[in-house]
This record gives sequence, C-alpha cells and structure tokens, in this order.
Amino acid sequence: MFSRRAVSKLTTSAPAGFSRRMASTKSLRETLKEVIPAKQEQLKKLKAEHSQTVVGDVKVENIIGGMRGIKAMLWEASVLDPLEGIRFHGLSIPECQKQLPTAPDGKEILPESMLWLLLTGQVPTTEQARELSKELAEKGELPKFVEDLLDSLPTTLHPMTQMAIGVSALNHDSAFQANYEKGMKKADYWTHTLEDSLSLVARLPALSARIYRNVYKPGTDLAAVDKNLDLVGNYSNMLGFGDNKDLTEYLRLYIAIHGDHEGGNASAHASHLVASTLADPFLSYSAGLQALAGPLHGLANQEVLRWQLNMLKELDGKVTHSDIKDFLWKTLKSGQVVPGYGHGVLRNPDPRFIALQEFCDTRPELSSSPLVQLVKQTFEVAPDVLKEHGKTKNPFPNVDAASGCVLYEYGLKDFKYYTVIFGVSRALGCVSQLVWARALGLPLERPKSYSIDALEKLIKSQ
Ligand SMILES: CC(=O)SCCNC(=O)CCNC(=O)[C@H](O)C(C)(C)COP(=O)(O)OP(=O)(O)OC[C@H]1O[C@@H](n2cnc3c(N)ncnc32)[C@H](O)[C@@H]1OP(=O)(O)O
Ligand SMILES: O=C([O-])CC(=O)C(=O)O
Repeated sequence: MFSRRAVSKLTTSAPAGFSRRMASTKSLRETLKEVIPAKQEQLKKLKAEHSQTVVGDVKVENIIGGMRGIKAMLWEASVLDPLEGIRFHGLSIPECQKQLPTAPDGKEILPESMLWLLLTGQVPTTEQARELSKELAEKGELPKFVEDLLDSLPTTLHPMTQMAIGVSALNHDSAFQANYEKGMKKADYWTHTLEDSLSLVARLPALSARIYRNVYKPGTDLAAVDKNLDLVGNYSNMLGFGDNKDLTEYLRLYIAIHGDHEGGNASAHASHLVASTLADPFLSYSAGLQALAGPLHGLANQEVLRWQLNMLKELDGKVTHSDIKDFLWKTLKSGQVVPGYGHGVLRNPDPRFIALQEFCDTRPELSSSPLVQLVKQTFEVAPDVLKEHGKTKNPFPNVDAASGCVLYEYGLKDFKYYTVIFGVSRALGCVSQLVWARALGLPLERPKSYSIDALEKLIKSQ
C-alpha cells in the first residue's frame, strides 16, 4: 500500500549550523568542540534579532488538548513531519540506512552511528563509529551496587520500573553532579553532561540484560561486556541471543531508528524537562523512561503483541481480512484503543513501521511467519476501519505496530520486556539533547498554566 519512497521524499541539505558532509578523523569530543561554537552563535543571533517574531497562536483547544500542535520546544537532533515522518538532522530513515556505518558483520545502522549523527549533526566515518563502539564497550560494566540493587528487586516488578530504578541509581557516579557541587562554570556544563551521557548509553545494555536475565532466565549466567563488540552486539550477547545474527541485526535497526522523535514526545519531553532543572543525565533519563512506560507511548509495543496474539488465538490461526475487521470493531466497541495505530503528530504510516516491514520482507523466515503476516494484514484493514470509526486523526500504524512481532519470531517472546529495548534506544536522542541543552544554556522549563475558571475569565475579558 505504501512504499518508504512514497512516505519519505528525500532531501540531502544539512540544516543550518551543521555541516554534515565533512569526512573527518576527529574524535567525538573534538567534533563537538568544533560544532558547538557555531550553534551557540546562531542561537545568540536568533535571540537578539528575532525574539519577538510570532511562531503560532495558542488556542483553548491546545491548552485542554495536551498542548497538541503548540510549537514551543527547541530540539536540535530531529524534526517530525506529519506526512514524511522523522528526519535525523535532515536525514530520512532510508538516507540514514544508506549513509550511516554498520557493524563489521552487518548491514543495518549501527546505533553508535546514529548517536554520533544525533550529537554532532555529522555522518561519522566507519573509523569514528568503531572508536565510539570501543569507548562504549570500555565503559559498559555496571557498578557492583547497581547489580546488587537490580538483583534485589522482585521479579514481578515490571521491567520498565526496574530499568528506571537502575538508571536513576547510576547517578551515584555522575560527573555533572560531582562537578556542580564543586562549583563548575556554566561553560563546562556540557562536557560533564557528555561524559555522563556516554556512560549512561554504555551501561544500558548490561543494565537491561541483567533485568532480562533476572526476570525471565533466573539462575542462568550473564555474559560479561566484550570489549570487542559494538553496543548491540554486546546487548544481544548478554540477553543470550549472541548467536542469533538476525535478531542482533534487527536490534541494531530497531535501536537506531527509535533513537529520537523530536522533542515533544512524552519520553523526550519528560527527560528534557527534568534536565532543565540541571538534574544530571541519569535522573533526567530515568524520568524519560517512566514516560515511555505508559501504554499510550512506548508500552504500546507490548500491548500490540498481546492484542495480535489474542487475535490469532481467537481466530484459531485462520485469519481473513473480514475476521480482522470484526476483531478491530470488537476492540473499538469495547472502548479500547487499537494499539500501534494513531499518533499525536504523524498523519501517514510511520516510516519506522515501513522500515521494519521492509526488514521482514527481506527475510523468508519472517515473511512466512503467521504473526508477521498478521501485522501486515492488519495494516491492510485497520486504516479503513479507523476512518469509519471516525475518531482518530491518524488511522495509520505507528512504529509499535511492527516492532514486537520480529522479536517474538526470533525467540524473544517475553513481551513485557519489549519497552526496555525501546528504552535502550530512546537514550540516544534524549542524551544528545541534554548535551545541546547545556551547551546552548537552555533555561529551566516552566510553561504557564491556567485553571478552567481563569480561562473562562480570560475569554470573557476579550
Ligand atoms: C512510540 C509511540 O509512542 S507511538 C504511539 C503508541 N501508542 C499507541 O499505539 C496507542 C494507540 N494510539 C493512541 O492511543 C493515540 O493514537 C495516541 C495516544 C498515540 C495519540 O493520541 P492523540 O494525539 O490524542 O490522538 P487523536 O487526536 O487522533 O485522538 C482523537 C480520538 O481518537 C482516539 N484514538 C486515537 N488513536 C486511536 C486508536 N488507535 N484506536 C482507537 N481510538 C483512537 C483517541 O482516543 C481520541 O478519542 P477521545 O476523543 O474519545 O479521547
Ligand atoms: O512522537 C511521539 O509522540 C511518539 C513516538 O512515536 C515516539 O516517541 O517515538
């Protein structure tokens, strides 16, 4: 029905302030030192010359409608177009797939390459991506007290709650916090934020794999961080799927493309808000994870799988378009949302959904799987049903509609864990923004609120 080319028309121009095409041998820190002054200057000029320019109106519907449609956040790494979907520093997903370095033994985007792009606005060379993999692997071990903390949690506690607790506890070693206490200068904020951010991203695989082992494979060994593997190579290995090259590749793609979705999504926004108080990256991202754990946001991927498996079970494996239609209506009539469909901004099929579907199309073992087929068939039926239902502004699938079925087919069947994988990914965008927020000196976030009475008074006075 939709190809990714139709969903995402390509542009190759780098956004102002970033010069993306320069191949370089510089390290990540040297690259950032180079690009930050130009951006600081750009923002200073914007503030001096255009502070009073009007960007949009705020209507009562925006205030009571979850601020939907208000353009009110500064976010550097990505912009979401309602029709074309996400662009990371101007690059669409297909462009990232063409340009970003992969693992030595893989074809999918390496999340380290995505992190480099999100942080610097530049496409890294293969050597730069390898250096970053190496640095992350070197920093990947967890402090012993965090291991003990995770091991002490009840296995009945949702994996996302465990993840937020673990990430929060990592702030014990925050360079930002330690230097803040010593009176660090504002100009040094971003460098310590960067160190904490890299340490956080590096430790997420060990932290998340430990939660998986504790909850789903108690008593089994947990592999140590291998200094020669990339971030996802290590993650997959520690999850116990190191021999499954297809799953490892899928995880690389999954984690790269879920990395950022501009600033207003609930996890990014929560993380940004908390960081604006100068809380360190661990505390800030822990807040982002708690937002991701809600079923209208990241948790939808576990809900999609539960829903699709229920459909498969109820229809006894023999599924026609008409059966799917009936099942969709049953869901809607019982007052539930169709998980994996609809979006706060997108008004077309999510290009991340398309990219994951294309991954399935290239692998015979996936394209013949009944569950993967069901996701595809649901996509053929659901938009018309949702249009007829007439409520959702976007009747098309979002990324969560597709992300779980591949994990399930490749043997990672514990779907209450799926949002944790999303949580490993979303850190890429959140920490990139944290570094930029400190480099640009962005202030404490504090929007004005109104009560219903105050709004009525305002309306009467106009
Ligand atoms: C990674 C991500 O976070 S992607 C999103 C993952 N979440 C899901 O897939 C859950 C299902 N989808 C939804 O609940 C919604 O579409 C959201 C939360 C994603 C977006 O919410 P909104 O921006 O408020 O959507 P929208 O403006 O279209 O909502 C209008 C109405 O349509 C309903 N609606 C929206 N999507 C759906 C859906 N998939 N199924 C049924 N009804 C829906 C809303 O609940 C709302 O109903 P109400 O007027 O009774 O409150
Ligand atoms: O953009 C949003 O609101 C939700 C989403 O798809 C994401 O955060 O990945």
